[in-house]
Amino acid sequence: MLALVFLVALTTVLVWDYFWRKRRNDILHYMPGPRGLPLVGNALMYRGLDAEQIMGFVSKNRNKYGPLYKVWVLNQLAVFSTDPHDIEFILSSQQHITKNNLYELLHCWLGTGLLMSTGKKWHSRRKIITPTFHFKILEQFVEIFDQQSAVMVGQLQQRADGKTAINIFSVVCLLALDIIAETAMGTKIQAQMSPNLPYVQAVTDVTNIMTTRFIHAWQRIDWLFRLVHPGMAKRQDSAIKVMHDFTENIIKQRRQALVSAGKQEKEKEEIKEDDDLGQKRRMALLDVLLQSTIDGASLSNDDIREEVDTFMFEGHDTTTSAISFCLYEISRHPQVQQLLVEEIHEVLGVDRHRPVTLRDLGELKYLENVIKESLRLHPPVPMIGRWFNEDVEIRGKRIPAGTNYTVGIFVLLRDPEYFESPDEFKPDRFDSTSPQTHPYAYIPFSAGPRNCIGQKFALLEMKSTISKLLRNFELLPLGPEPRPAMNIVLRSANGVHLGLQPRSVLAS
Ligand code: HEM
Repeated sequence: MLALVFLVALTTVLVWDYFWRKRRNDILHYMPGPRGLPLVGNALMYRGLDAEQIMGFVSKNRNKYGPLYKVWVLNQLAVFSTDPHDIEFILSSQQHITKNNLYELLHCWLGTGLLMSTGKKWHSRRKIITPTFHFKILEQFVEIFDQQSAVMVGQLQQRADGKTAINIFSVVCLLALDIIAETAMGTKIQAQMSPNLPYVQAVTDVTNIMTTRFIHAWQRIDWLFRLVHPGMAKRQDSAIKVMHDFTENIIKQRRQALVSAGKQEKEKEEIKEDDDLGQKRRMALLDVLLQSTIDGASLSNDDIREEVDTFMFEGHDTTTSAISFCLYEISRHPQVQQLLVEEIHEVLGVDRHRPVTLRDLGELKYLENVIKESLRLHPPVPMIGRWFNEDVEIRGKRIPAGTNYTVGIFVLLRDPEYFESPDEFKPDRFDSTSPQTHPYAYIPFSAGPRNCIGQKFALLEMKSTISKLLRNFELLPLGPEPRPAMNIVLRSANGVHLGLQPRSVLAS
């Protein structure tokens, strides 16, 4: 009897599963992809895969199935694309702006801030936040990049002995946190000087926990994660509370200051002296949000908090990865380093203490090519995704509603069809005289209306910190080679190592 009940239940589930997938499978009959099993789809392919293997795995699939293929992971349908023509169609559209389930994990920290929101909310927030990155505001941030990079140089002096291998990733992470806290919230958190402060510790804790949950797909199911790892879940919740309380406090203080000053309009244009340190007072992202209104109503503290938290996350993890891998490439390519030093010498002169300006950074053209090439080989965001809630036709190919559309940025950036000798580090391919590739083949910052709003900010921050290090140190090829791993952003399983040696004369 029991066996019969089981058989009936199993048959019912199998029939339900068949019909649940049928429409989507019928529409995608033309698309290659691995053969799936009932119920689990292709989930077994992912068995035992760790973060280090993901990139190799998706590259292998691309070679086997081509630039557009489908995969079922349990009951979720994913279509992977690495064809820049198709990607252009999706990313340039105003319609396909809803993110897929890759991002859900971040919800408890970031809410529905700019990265995660969709529809009307995303449109209105994007409109408000865009002016934050006006060059007038970025110009003020350059000073912060320079000052915080000087702190990093000071911290590294004693380790710059020409023989110690330094894991530069963790050093850069604290620098990036200091920079984003000061630019986004207008607050110095002193991460580099005091890495054990509760807020700094909380950001590090949550980023690490999210990373673990990202790798072990089942941990992304919240109730299961809480059931199996109650200790980790508790640590995550309390760290998120520390961050939320911290951000909320700052929002309250700055709102209060604006109200009591009673001169919001004046504040918008004015950059006045700071009372305590005698430094210039700058507009932070937070100030723009405090002064913004949607349909006549100002944003609530909660609304603002999710945006500030989004910037704190997007603005530090990505740049940490980008700067670290770029420094690594420079340390392994002495000729590139030599050309960089010559350019820095020419643009900034030999006085390594002279602060840099926005205009200086604009003139570091070769450095820009080096950064672009490093972002190509080591894209901090290796994949992005969209959710299709209706059927979509991409250049004659129909993709059904209920699909997670995934853009394989990492694979695309090493596609030999668009980049000659794709695994080689060749900054000259970005020289203005070199032939250009398809514009949607090079998308480390994504593209279209939902591209990275912080792209200019990130490039300036990178130029500023990398040039600062090169003005002070020679980068040496010391330590183990990195083992790239996809952990929400691109990291390295064993850190990113290099050696430093004081640069006595900044000359060729
Ligand atoms: C090298 C560093 C960076 C890289 C490679 C990068 C890359 C990206 C990519 C690929 C996206 C698109 C994500 C998607 O479609 O799901 C994105 C979005 C975003 N980035 Fe960045 N990012 C970087 C730095 C920054 C910085 C410094 C900030 C803030 C200061 C920032 C803020 C954002 C925000 C808020 C979004 C969401 C934009 C929207 O959906 O409207 N990013 N970034």
